[in-house]
Amino acid sequence: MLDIGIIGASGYTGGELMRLLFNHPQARVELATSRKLIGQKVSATHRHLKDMVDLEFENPDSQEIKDRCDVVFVAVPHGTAMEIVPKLLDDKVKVIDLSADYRLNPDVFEKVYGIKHQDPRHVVYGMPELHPEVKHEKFIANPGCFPTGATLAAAPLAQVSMIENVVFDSKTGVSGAGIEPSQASHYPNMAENVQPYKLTTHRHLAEFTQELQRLDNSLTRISFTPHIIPSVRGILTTAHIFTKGKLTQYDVMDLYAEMYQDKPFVRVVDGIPSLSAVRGSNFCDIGFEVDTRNNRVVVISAIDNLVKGASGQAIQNMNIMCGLGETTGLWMSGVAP
Ligand SMILES: NC(=O)C1=CN([C@@H]2O[C@H](COP(=O)(O)OP(=O)(O)OC[C@H]3O[C@@H](n4cnc5c(N)ncnc54)[C@H](OP(=O)(O)O)[C@@H]3O)[C@@H](O)[C@H]2O)C=CC1
Ligand SMILES: CC(=O)N[C@@H](CCC(=O)OP(=O)(O)O)C(=O)O
Repeated sequence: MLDIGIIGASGYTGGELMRLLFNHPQARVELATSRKLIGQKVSATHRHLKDMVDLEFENPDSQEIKDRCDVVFVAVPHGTAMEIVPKLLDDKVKVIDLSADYRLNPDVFEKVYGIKHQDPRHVVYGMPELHPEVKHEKFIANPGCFPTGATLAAAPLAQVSMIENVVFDSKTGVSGAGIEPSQASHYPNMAENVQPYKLTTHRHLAEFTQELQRLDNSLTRISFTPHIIPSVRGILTTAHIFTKGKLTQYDVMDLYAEMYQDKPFVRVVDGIPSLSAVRGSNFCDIGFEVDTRNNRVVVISAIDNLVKGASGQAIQNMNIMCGLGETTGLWMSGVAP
């Protein structure tokens, strides 16, 4: 049985880690940290965990965390994980960081985030479908939520260098913004509305670019615009992929089926993916239609931002890093309808 520590357990991804780990047969949550809720019951904040997680929040020092845990998930805001992670790394403990701090080359990180990196190092990007080397690592950087759905949507066409230009248009649920309320999450602003934001400059563009250029280093035309929709969970991404030549529906199906044939959490679906079909699950559903007149493939991906976009993918990585079956504790459907 693996003893798990969660740093930042009072937040949304921390709560989701505990919900998912409750059903994991080979892991138990040993400690859940919070700075401001020390001594309070975890289930008073995460009410869905009542009678399932019998822990109180605590805030031990890093030596105690390492002594008590085999695996530590760091689920704190970007810019703060880099202060916590270096103190946790040693030969015994495996660390999975859910923040953006270690996903990019440190030089790129500093430019995109405008923060001086306190712990610059190269870390494997924890998207198991594209990075099988996760299995040899003791520390990995878990991907961002938008980059998960978007990268998986375009990877099969990038891998064969067929992309001339790709435009990602994503719709996200509000939980992507974390537990702290903001203008964007304020009910009158969010309900019955769609809020586009950071139209051309979202920080996740650097992550798609890094991952898609690993597959095709000539690909430079990558654009992204996110929108918040009045939904709690889920990201639906429409990728308009303009290709270098004509492709048929069969060509594209072959590429996607081949790339994802042994990837249990990517389902290539007939028709259009649905957020409801993945909500609560670790699946990324992908569907597409070829627009032959314009040499365009419209690819749709759907994920739950808190599961495949964060905590579920983090547990998938833990399973692989710890030599467990990749789907252990995660093999469950979405909650449709
Ligand atoms: N929400 C999402 O869909 C996704 C989030 N992520 C990333 O995962 C990380 C966690 O996200 P999420 O759970 O949504 O965030 P939340 O804001 O919901 O929770 C983060 C928690 O971290 C704790 N915290 C904040 N600052 C610090 C600090 N300086 N030191 C230690 N603990 C701190 C807070 O707990 P307390 O104040 O109680 O100590 C807070 O509850 C972020 O980096 C986020 O960008 C990644 C993919 C998807
Ligand atoms: C709705 C919303 O605000 N979403 C967040 C993305 C959340 C996320 O998961 O990104 P990181 O892990 O890189 O922080 C945003 O647009 O910044």
